[in-house]
Amino acid sequence: MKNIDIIGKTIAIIIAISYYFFFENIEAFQLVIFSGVILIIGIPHGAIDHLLPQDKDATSSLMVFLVKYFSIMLIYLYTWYFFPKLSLLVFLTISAYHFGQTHFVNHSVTKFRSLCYFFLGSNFLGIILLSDFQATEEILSSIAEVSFIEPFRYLVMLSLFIVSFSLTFIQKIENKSILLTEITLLSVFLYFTPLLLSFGLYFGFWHSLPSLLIEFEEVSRDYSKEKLKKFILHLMPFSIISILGIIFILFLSNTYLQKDQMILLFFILVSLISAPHIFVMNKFIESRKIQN
Ligand SMILES: CC1=C(/C=C/C(C)=C/C=C/C(C)=C/C=O)C(C)(C)CCC1
Repeated sequence: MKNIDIIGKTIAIIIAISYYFFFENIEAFQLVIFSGVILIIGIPHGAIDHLLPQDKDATSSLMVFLVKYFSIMLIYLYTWYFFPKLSLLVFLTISAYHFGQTHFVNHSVTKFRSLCYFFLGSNFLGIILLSDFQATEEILSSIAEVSFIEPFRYLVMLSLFIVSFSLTFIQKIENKSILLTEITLLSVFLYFTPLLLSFGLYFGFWHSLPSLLIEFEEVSRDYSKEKLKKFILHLMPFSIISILGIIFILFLSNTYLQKDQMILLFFILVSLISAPHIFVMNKFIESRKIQN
């Protein structure tokens, strides 16, 4: 399983290098990789939440699970409509926590756990969004004016890096130096990669693929071809529903919205499915650590 993780990260690095050598300034390349990774790995990693164990008193009924899941999505949709800036802030905050948590799925963080997850995720998300600031600004322009951040962006990136590095450094975890090296190299890698490509590669290969691997371990226990096939079949229904739903909404909006607004709408749709997923994964990842 560890091999798949390493193969995924190697593929991400090869894609980024080939971007610099062959496809720089070809926007279609970024868009193809971004959409491909999100459709093939990103969406499916959240499509098996209903099979992951929840806290002790959670009921096992799929119906109750779906009602809770959809209620969170509806409430969040409502807040996006009436309070877009607040919703964006909430999305960035919970995403940062969720992204950071994935880096510690196999480590027990004992000191300032939530802060450690939040700052590590903020470090990566911050670099992705702030290093290609113009692209971020254009996508966000219909809901928020963010140009005031521009003069501070290097200070913000550097501070987030120092805080997240220090919070990881003070933990008593195995292979800490490997993790710290990965944090440093990944930060540099994301800094030099343009927005959609860096988000797609980070989200696909440092977040979704590692999450899929622990989900597979949970659902299937050990590896066999049959189990992998069954796992992929389990991922299919909610992946297909989400992908078709997103494509349908984007298709309908295509005539009214410009490219950057379409990308923003895409992220808003992703945020709707991510909000309940982040809660489910938080319970799953933390309960998994207690058991191990
Ligand atoms: C990249 C990007 C954004 C942030 C996206 C985020 C934060 C995605 C999080 C996804 C999650 C948490 C998925 C679940 O697993 C903005 C600011 C919306 C617009 C500019 C480009």
